[in-house]
Amino acid sequence: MARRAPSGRALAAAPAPSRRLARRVLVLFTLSLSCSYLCYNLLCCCGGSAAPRARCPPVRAAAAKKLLQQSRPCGRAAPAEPPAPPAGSAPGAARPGTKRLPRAIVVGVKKGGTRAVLEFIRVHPDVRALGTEPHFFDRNYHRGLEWYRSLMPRTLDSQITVEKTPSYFVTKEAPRRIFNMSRDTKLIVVVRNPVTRAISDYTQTLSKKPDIPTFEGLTFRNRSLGLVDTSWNAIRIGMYAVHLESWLQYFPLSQIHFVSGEKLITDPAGEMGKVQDFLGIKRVITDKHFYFNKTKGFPCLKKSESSGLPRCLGKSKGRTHVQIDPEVIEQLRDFYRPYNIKFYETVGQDFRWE
Ligand SMILES: Nc1ncnc2c1ncn2[C@@H]1O[C@H](COP(=O)(O)OS(=O)(=O)O)[C@@H](OP(=O)(O)O)[C@H]1O
Repeated sequence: MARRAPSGRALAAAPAPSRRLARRVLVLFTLSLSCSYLCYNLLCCCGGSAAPRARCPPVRAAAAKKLLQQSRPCGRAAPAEPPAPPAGSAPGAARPGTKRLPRAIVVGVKKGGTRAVLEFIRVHPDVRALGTEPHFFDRNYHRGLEWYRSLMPRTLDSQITVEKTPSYFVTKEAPRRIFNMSRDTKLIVVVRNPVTRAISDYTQTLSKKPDIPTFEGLTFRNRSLGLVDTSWNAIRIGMYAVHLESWLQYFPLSQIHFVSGEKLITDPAGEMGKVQDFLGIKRVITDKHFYFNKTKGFPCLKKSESSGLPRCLGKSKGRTHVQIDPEVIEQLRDFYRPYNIKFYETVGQDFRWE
């Protein structure tokens, strides 16, 4: 008797062998379709969905090899965080480690040499650093700790997460907020002669806004009286002793490490040795990691963390400063002297800025 298909149509009363043959043909057809689709995806580097995509531009052999190594779909930007698992991670685990809140933060100071410290310390295998400045404890606090944690690189149990945001040092609420996250957070402050720092800061602003008043014009409330405008950020940031007071209300001095911005340039390995001691990690970063780049005029890394290639910091680090009247510089030295002395006394270190 003829069976009824769910649709209600009567199945043809075909003999059993021809039904089997029809099924085989159907299976073979489906298989060949799948194979063709697979081959198409392999041959065109634009993998992914079956939706039509733009064809890849022709690439030369070397470039093609690199593309294959990266195995990244064409036309897409590189992911912000390289997905390659670090050595020693479980095979097949695409993203090993856990996103953790930082155990150490480079909290300042702006134009002190904070980028250099971050780029140098992240070469250490026990350190993983967030490359961008999250500004969590000043501008983004309302986003919450989970947001902050989500920005962090993944770390293994043995690794320390580090971030840097130089504006924290002069943010009134930052010490309390960091303390509330973890009272054990290690703090790193890169300090530099406040007069040079102010000029560096001004040079940076001028590069973005060429129409701002002169350095002299912004520095003084009354130049002939030598009245310095402490409300101008470029001046205020360099009053280190004042800002440090806020941090010492929450953290003992032993939990704050001060890097000399000057020595960081003349002896990067020496300064980084002290940073590694402070973080409680082996002194892995040594003289061997640096070379002096004559064109840049600064020490550079022989092998960067990201590419393993020699790397100097970018153009915004090590700019030629604007020329400032020597008399103004002298007035500023006088202005900062008492703050500097207080700062040396508090931290127990003479930075020799006079
Ligand atoms: N190795 C190396 N290469 C280049 N630059 C170096 C280096 N070490 C320290 N510096 C000094 O770092 C100064 C910039 O400081 P920051 O990185 O803290 O600046 S920022 O606040 O993040 O904008 C920058 O200041 P300027 O020279 O005024 O541009 C440098 O003097």
